[in-house]
Amino acid sequence: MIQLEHVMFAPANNQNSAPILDNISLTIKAGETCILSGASGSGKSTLLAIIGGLTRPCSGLVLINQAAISKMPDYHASRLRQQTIGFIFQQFNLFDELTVLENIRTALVPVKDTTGAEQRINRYLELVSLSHKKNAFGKDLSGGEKQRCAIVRSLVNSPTLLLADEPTANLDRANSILIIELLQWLSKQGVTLLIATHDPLFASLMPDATVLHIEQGKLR
Ligand SMILES: Nc1ncnc2c1ncn2[C@@H]1O[C@H](COP(=O)(O)OP(=O)(O)OP(=O)(O)O)[C@@H](O)[C@H]1O
Repeated sequence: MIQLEHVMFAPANNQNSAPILDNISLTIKAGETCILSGASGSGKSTLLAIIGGLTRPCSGLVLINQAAISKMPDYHASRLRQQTIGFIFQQFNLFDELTVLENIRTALVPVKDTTGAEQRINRYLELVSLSHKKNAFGKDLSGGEKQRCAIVRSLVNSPTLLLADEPTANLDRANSILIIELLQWLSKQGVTLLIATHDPLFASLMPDATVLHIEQGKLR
């Protein structure tokens, strides 16, 4: 499902500093769950952005289902993303002036066939205990509520690959467990999961996950 070959990334304005991602090669099989661990600043978010085609590597290749997302024109990369990939961003990327439902529905805007989307939204809102906040504005949500809203938005298009950046960073233990259980359920449905996290709960509750460790831009 995911294949990286010799991926390098350094910021465009400072090619002489140490690379942010240094010669990363990896394979993640369809249906596999991977936990990406590493200290703050080690390159986890950058790696997720490169796998999702949001950032282009300086060199190397990224394949999603054998399609070279790292080499595609933006239009094709965003089509592949819509059809295949769900993102949970560390900063949520919600709109303050939209309600929870409206924020979630933004993921449907570029999609032609939205059959079943409303049922999925309601189901996921219930699973993350957020149904009661459907009509609350983004700006009025707590950090944890924003996180859960962003998680539902990432799932409405039924992605087969979910890239999650610190999905429990703003949650208390009970809500973290709820999210991990949701991810476990997605995994059982065959969704491939790549989860960047510092949260030790993942390793203890997902003992079958593959753990990848990144240190200063290198996989160890
Ligand atoms: N476009 C960029 N230009 C310059 N530096 C960047 C760029 N993107 C990332 N960095 C730097 O690369 C390093 C890795 O950042 P990244 O956000 O990938 O780390 P992380 O492991 O996700 O950290 P955290 O756990 O704190 O979110 C950091 O030092 C960051 O400042």
